[in-house]
Amino acid sequence: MTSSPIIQVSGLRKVYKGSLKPAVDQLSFAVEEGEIFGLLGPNGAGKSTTLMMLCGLLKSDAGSIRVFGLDAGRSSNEIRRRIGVAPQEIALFPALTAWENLVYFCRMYGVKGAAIRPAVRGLLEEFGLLEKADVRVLHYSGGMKRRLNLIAALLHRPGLLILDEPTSGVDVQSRTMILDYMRRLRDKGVTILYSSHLLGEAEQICSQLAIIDEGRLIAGGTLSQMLAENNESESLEQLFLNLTGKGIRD
Ligand SMILES: Nc1ncnc2c1ncn2[C@@H]1O[C@H](COP(=O)(O)OP(=O)(O)OP(=O)(O)O)[C@@H](O)[C@H]1O
Repeated sequence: MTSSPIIQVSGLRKVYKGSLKPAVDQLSFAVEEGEIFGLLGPNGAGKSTTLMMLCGLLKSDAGSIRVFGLDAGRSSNEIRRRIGVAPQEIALFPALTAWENLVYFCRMYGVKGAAIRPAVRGLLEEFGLLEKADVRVLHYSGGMKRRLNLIAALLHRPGLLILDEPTSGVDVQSRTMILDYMRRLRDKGVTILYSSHLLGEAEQICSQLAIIDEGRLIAGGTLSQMLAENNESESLEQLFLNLTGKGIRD
């Protein structure tokens, strides 16, 4: 017997108020347990809109989303408790220290009492930020903020992580640390859905990929499946350009 996917998206559609064109349209894909699934697409393709609907932060206009087998429309609170979300825009309080930020996120995610200190301390240590725990986030570098943004999503040890461009704007050292951590989580059975512009990175860590453009799925599967279906392409970057074109996007 095969297990059902952790995320099942079917016929998803979203049109923003005042917009004539859907941001997401007829989008369907499934994410299996324990895999790193990469959602790729050019600027404005609909990646963040899709991830926000999955997290219950945005309502869809049509289609269905099931997460852990639960309907995202009806069980959004329960789903939110069981997932960790690191948004594209850094979601931290700049005037608070890293420690204070993480205590806040612990409470938000239901980590309470004596469990707070080891959760915060352990993750700060793993991400090389323990010595800077009492520094206000406004003094953090881009890479440090990105790592802290990710820690905030991990405090309650979620079984599913949704990461919107988790390595955006960081140096090679922070990127390597974040990607290694993602691999280690995957090896422990955590499922990760992530979006990125960095095709080389996605190629390295994802077992499944979906390329979307103008809100629609234009290719999906493993990299070798997608390359086999598009025999003019020899790499993910070539395939991506062949499918999405070379025109500049807004
Ligand atoms: N709040 C909003 N109101 C109106 N239109 C929006 C809003 N947010 C996004 N859009 C539009 O919806 C489309 C999809 O945007 P979205 O941010 O989901 O794309 P993306 O793939 O995440 O892009 P990027 O890679 O640049 O982050 C774009 O045309 C964008 O301009």
